[in-house]
Amino acid sequence: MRTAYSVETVRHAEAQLMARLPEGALMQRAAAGLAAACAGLLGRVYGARVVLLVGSGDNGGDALYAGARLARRGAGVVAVPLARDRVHEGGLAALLAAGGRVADDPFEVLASADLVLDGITGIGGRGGLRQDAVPVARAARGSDAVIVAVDLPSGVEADTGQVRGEVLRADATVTFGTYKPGLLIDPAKEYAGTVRLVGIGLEEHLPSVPALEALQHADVARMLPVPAAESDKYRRGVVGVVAGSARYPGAAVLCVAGALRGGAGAVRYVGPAADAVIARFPECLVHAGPPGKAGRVQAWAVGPGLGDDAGVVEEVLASDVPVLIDADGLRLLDAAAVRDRAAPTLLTPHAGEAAALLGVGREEVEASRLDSVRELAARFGATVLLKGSTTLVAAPDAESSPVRVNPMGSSWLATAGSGDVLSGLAGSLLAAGLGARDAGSAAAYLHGLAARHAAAHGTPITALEVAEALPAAWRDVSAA
Ligand SMILES: NC(=O)C1=CN([C@@H]2O[C@H](COP(=O)(O)OP(=O)(O)OC[C@H]3O[C@@H](n4cnc5c(N)ncnc54)[C@H](O)[C@@H]3O)[C@@H](O)[C@H]2O)[C@@H](O)CC1
Ligand SMILES: Nc1ncnc2c1ncn2[C@@H]1O[C@H](COP(=O)(O)OP(=O)(O)O)[C@@H](O)[C@H]1O
Ligand SMILES: [K+]
Repeated sequence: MRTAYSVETVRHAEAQLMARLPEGALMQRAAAGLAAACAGLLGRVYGARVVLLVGSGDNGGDALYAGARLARRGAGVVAVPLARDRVHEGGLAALLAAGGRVADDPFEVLASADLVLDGITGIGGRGGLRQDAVPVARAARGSDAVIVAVDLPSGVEADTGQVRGEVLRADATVTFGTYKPGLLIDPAKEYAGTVRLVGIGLEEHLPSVPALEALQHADVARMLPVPAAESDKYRRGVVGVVAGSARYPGAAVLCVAGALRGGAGAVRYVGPAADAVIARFPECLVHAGPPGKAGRVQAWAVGPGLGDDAGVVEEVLASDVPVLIDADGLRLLDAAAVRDRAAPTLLTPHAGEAAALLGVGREEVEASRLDSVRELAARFGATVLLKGSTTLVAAPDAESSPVRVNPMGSSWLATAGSGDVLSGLAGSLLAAGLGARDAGSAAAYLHGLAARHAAAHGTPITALEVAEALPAAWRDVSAA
């Protein structure tokens, strides 16, 4: 599990750690890790041309001390202080003592740099880059240099992943002590490049519940259901799929395709697209009547391609088993019925659907994914999986359940019907006994990994191919 902590928590942990260390020791640890990472990127340090963009805080201090280390190894290091009267003094003295210098003309040195260290702002930055930093940042980006962000790309919001103005896009980010949410969530994540975490001893001072967590193979492997020796299809769980309509029969087929690969012992399809489902998947049980008459299930997935049948959504919500609501189901649901449920509910909106549920514009959700998913989970008293370039899963008990961010995506997933596969898959995991947060985040992970398999040759993929690649994803994860 990778974890991210808020700025407030990081500062608190830093204060505790600093109280036990000699003055400046923490910054030296950060600078040492940063210099080592830069050396790795440069290959050959001796003779390399390194430019430091130095803001007025400790982020600039890190850059200066790292620059001093590179200068001692023979790099030509030049500092560009953004506010001449407010530069980390110790850092500047160290750089000058190591043979570095301050630039006369920032644009001239940037034009021929091999590597630029962005130490303009870290966790102390607010809003996008200030106007005076913008021309220098643009010149850096316009050069051929590798850009390495110190702790965070300057200009992003560390706690939320929002971008409120100009940001200096990095090729790599070296972050200290812990990931920050902004390094894992779009749009900020897009500016970070490859992220490397450098330990500075902060770990033991961080609380057990982070702000954000990202699953890895082994975490997902622990969640995946494996049938016991005496298991049967009912004990493994039956998932009911309520999807598709005369107009959208394909959504039913895709949702069932995901559900069949999600670990439930049986998939029961309920709705008007039974013929299309059976033609493709003879192993699926089908029922044309209402969900309540379809037979027992351990979880429902309702909504993809449903059209306007609000009655079935109401009926499923009235059941006492876990329910996943997607697509049309999100439009048709009664919010009070969701809030009143005793069994878990998992909502899986994309940004447009989330915006409609919140009564805001789609852009607002895309710009502030973390706040949006938290707000939805709180409002509906449900677990919410917000889909898109960064998929987030938030549970209603925010204090004890950090938001999960899915690290395993592929932009090839932006193809019609792939969301239907995801909801079937997550519904199947719910039926197999996973909690809503685990079912949603494990499903997003497998779905993203399956998409990477399907798109391995760099070609466009279809939603059905994503479903067909789920066993390969499951295998990868289980092998971990
Ligand atoms: N506190 C610690 O113990 C450690 C801190 N470290 C470094 O210190 C950083 C935090 O340092 P600070 O708290 O001094 O804050 P920063 O250096 O991140 O930024 C604050 C400074 O940037 C200016 N600023 C704010 N918003 C700006 C904007 N939009 N455009 C341009 N300038 C802006 C402010 O006037 C302020 O002087 C971390 O990100 C990390 O790099 C590391 O050395 C590890 C140890
Ligand atoms: N740019 C992107 N990068 C990664 N994944 C994406 C991107 N855009 C969409 N996705 C994923 O693709 C799926 C699309 O689902 P959805 O929007 O419901 O489409 P549909 O309704 O056509 O099935 C979701 O799993 C979503 O997270
Ligand atoms: K920075």
